Amino acid sequence: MTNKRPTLSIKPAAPKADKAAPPRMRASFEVKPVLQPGYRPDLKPDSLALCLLGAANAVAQVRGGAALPQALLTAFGVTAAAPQARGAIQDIAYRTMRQLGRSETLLGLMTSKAPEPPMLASLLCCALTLIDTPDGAEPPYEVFTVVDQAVTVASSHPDMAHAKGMVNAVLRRFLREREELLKTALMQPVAQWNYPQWWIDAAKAAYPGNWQAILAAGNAQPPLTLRVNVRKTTVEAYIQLLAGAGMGATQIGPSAVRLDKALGVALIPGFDEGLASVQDAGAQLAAPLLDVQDGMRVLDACAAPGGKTCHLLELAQLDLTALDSDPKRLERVGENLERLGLSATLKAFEAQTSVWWDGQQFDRILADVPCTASGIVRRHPDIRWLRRKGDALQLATLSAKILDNLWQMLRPNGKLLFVTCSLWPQESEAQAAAFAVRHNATRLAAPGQLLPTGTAVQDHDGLFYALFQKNAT
Ligand SMILES: C[S@@+](CC[C@H](N)C(=O)[O-])C[C@H]1O[C@@H](n2cnc3c(N)ncnc32)[C@H](O)[C@@H]1O
Repeated sequence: MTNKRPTLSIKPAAPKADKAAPPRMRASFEVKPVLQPGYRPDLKPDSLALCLLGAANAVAQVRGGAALPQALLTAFGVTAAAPQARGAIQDIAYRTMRQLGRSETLLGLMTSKAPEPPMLASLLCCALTLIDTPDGAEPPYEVFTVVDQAVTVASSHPDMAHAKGMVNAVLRRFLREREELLKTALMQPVAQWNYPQWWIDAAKAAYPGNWQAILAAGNAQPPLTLRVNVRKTTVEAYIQLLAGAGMGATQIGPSAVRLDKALGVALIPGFDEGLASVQDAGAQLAAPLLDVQDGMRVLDACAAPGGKTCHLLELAQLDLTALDSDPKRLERVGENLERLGLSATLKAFEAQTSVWWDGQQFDRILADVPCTASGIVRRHPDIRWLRRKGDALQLATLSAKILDNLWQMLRPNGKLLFVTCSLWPQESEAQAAAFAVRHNATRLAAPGQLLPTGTAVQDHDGLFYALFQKNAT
């Protein structure tokens, strides 16, 4: 982070061209400004301009390959944003992710070449998202304020000051020619659906009858769903507690309660005391499927951040090992266990290896394997822009190794639950079918592929469940 004015890097003149070489078209030296994405302009701390800058910084990082939550942390640092501004930055960045196909297509129609540097394109996409609300929805900010504040951002930043006129012209052109521009843009599937073309093609191939509903569900705002800790309270009593705090809620699963309005965890009644945890209603199906009983030896093989680990321990007194390859993420399992007053043995190892195993078999194994996370895009709208077409196959190869390794650790008649939060069959049903054949495993009743949905009574992410039993002989 720096407040310094821009610096210039001067490349030395190229050696004299010999007669045969084509003539150089540039001057004898090249002057290129050194980009300063971390530059902190002097913007008012409570201004929309500061929030647009933060969001643009985060969106540009995602376009460079960073995950949005990490990108936002960097953007908060770059802007020195106060908590309220952080909320607005996050909101603008998430909205922009959900509408990026549309905004980038519009930008392509209004510019002759990609705006440089990438943060300029991201600033324009963030501003377009705020003034181009689909289906006649009320814009979150007054549109001309957005234009004015986007121009303020560009003028105040050394990487974008050259383009302040362009920012103004593009945004005003959109407001003038909105109908025509949208008509042309929305002919492109990427603009219509806000997913990369390969993702749209993959959804069509896997779900020819309902791919549109699946893509639309991934663009919806996710609800805040809680898992009530049945060790400490009941769903009815907890809903009453919420009502007493003026919060409306609906039961949408055996222990799942959806809040009418999302809020920060600090404001969730009884959260610190462990009465409830944040967990999608679909993810809450995992622990009950494993049918755990007191005293069982259980392995949660890809455990972090520990949502399913904690749910298992809420259902029975278990000797549970929580394994994850990422020690940092494993720390979050520890934090969640502590808040809920539960305990487990935590091990940071890869589940496709056995070095961490003491040779004693488990009664139950949960294998919530790494996957493309294509079923949870409504919560993580950046995922669609980060994944590549070949990722599903690559991750399926790793998870096959994990499943094969874990099978030897399961006792005869024991159960292994294979879970993914993917929509792609090669990671889910095809994987489960091949696994059953390889190991002559019995498949027990389980939901299979759950598609993402958001109705009054059913509201969950896209997940896949296959339950296997090991034959005794
Ligand atoms: C889908 S998440 C698990 C979510 C978790 N079960 C829950 O409900 O909170 C997958 C986890 O697998 C971990 N992981 C990735 N590769 C792994 C490997 N080779 N061995 C073990 N864990 C791995 C990731 O760090 C990640 O935490």
